[in-house]
Amino acid sequence: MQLLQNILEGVEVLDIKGDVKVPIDTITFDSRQVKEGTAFVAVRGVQADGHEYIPKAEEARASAIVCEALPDVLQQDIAYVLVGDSGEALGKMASAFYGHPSKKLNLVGVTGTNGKTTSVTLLHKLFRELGYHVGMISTVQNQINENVIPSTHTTPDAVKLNELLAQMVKAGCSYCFMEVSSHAMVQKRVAGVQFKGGVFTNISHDHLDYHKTFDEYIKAKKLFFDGLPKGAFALVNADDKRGPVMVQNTKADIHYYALRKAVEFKGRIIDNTIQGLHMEVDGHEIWCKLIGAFNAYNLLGAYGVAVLLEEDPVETLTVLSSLSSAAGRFDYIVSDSQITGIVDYAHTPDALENVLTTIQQIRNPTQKVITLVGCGGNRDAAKRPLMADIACRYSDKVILTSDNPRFEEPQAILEDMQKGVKPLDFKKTLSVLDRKEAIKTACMLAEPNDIILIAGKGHETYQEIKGVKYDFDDKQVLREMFKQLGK
Ligand SMILES: CC(=O)N[C@H]1[C@@H](OP(=O)(O)OP(=O)(O)OC[C@H]2O[C@@H](n3ccc(=O)[nH]c3=O)[C@H](O)[C@@H]2O)O[C@H](CO)[C@@H](O)[C@@H]1O[C@H](C)C(=O)N[C@@H](C)C(=O)N[C@H](CCC(=O)O)C(=O)O
Ligand SMILES: Nc1ncnc2c1ncn2[C@@H]1O[C@H](COP(=O)(O)OP(=O)(O)OP(=O)(O)O)[C@@H](O)[C@H]1O
Ligand SMILES: N[C@H](CCC[C@H](N)C(=O)O)C(=O)O
Ligand SMILES: [Mg+2]
Repeated sequence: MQLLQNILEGVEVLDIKGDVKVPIDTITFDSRQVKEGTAFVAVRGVQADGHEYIPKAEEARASAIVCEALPDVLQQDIAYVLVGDSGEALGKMASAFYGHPSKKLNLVGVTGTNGKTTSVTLLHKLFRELGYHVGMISTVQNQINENVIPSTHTTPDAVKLNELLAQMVKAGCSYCFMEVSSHAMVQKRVAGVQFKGGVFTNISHDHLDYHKTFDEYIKAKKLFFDGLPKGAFALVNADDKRGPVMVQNTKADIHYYALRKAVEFKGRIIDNTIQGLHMEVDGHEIWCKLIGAFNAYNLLGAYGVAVLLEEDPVETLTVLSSLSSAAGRFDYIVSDSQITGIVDYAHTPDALENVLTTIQQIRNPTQKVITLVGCGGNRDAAKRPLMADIACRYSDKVILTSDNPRFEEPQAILEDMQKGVKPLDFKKTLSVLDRKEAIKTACMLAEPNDIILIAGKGHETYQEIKGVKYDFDDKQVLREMFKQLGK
């Protein structure tokens, strides 16, 4: 329980009507969660405007209402707080309500189109091995040490986020590694959160359904670095051409990592095989279990973070060399007839190209590559033809299928993908709408020693169709099919 005036600390308040000393026991941005003692923050969203739900919050006897426009008629026993930006206010209020947990942790945020989950997972495992209590916030799952808390978003909303951070503080964590998505930046989910450091992995085509243009998408990611405080670190992939832009207005200390440039944290790939990566990092040779050049970046970024957090470089590299990747990231099984089935979360053109070029590098010339890929519904449609084209460019056979159609027609998504297939590639491309059937087809087409890539859903254990999440696990289905077909 807190007084309204205490949780408004740091919020730019334009006007207050009512009692600022009213006790508050919950904060929410959803009118359906309001009861007496709740502060309801009206946020303008994509589908709806929270301000339209103020009457509902009043009916449910909210104790305070925070908004960007006051209602015409005010209720006597409710405190109304007028602010310029409700999203920003929500973040700051949530931080104050939970006792500013981010200030009690060394919190490092990772942003970029690809590699966030892999990076925070590596960092979580690394700092656990180094003997610390550690939290993690990621697309796959949130964690407090080994305790798993299911995740619904890459970056949770401000209330959930601060609640999680407070639980980490309570559990004695001294570090937390979290993903910061571009949606989170635009929606101010991390407003009021204090970071010790930030990492930029890379930026490429994604989420243009939401951000509309690539420039806006870049700006959303850059906002994270603009907000880092003095004394924090910003660790940037210098091989990505947008790296310098990200940090041009940051107050944080800038550091770079790269495989292709001579910078502070410098790595080089010596060998890249199905057994893992052989690399040189800052003059030390290491063998890592992770596969693919893109993972050399993730490893190097994690190494840079640890060194910036004053860990011993050699000890850090020793632990990193023993770590495996996050679930559903280049996750593979080998069947009885030596068919390699790889499940990977590549759901952007860049990620798909990276995974497929890695497969090209590590396969032997007799192995055929069969790629199965779909694209999500109600998400960036411009990715669809590009991903189909990339699949064709690097594979001997391509099966186009469904991902999470959400509220779109699966057939229409498939047709968008088919538009990217060049006439010369028609004969190597099949379309099988049902994902399970598609996986079965891939297994039927595979001969001993071939490689099957199942892209797009990685760790996901469901398929989302018209608002319902049906059980579906690529790796499990693949295993089942190998068995059923005697492969
Ligand atoms: C597009 C998007 O990001 N939407 C997020 C957003 O919802 P919204 O803007 O659509 O909200 P809305 O439905 O318009 O409602 C506006 C406001 O009215 C309120 N409301 C609404 C109805 C009602 O009866 N009463 C009420 O008070 C809502 O609580 C909300 O505050 O704010 C919600 C609360 O924080 C999020 O749950 C929701 O995530 C949706 C489910 C989602 O799918 N988001 C994805 C795209 C996402 O965030 N992805 C990123 C990156 C993924 C990655 O690449 O890794 C992520 O961080 O997960
Ligand atoms: N550093 C990287 N550069 C490019 N591609 C990568 C990188 N790391 C991973 N990938 C590819 O991108 C996919 C997603 O990786 P990961 O889950 O780590 O990224 P993410 O940024 O967390 O994605 P999301 O935004 O969906 O949460 C992987 O399955 C792999 O195909
Ligand atoms: N977390 C990301 C990736 C989704 C991956 C893919 N399986 C899809 O459903 O589009 C998003 O919400 O855009
Ligand atoms: Mg992620």
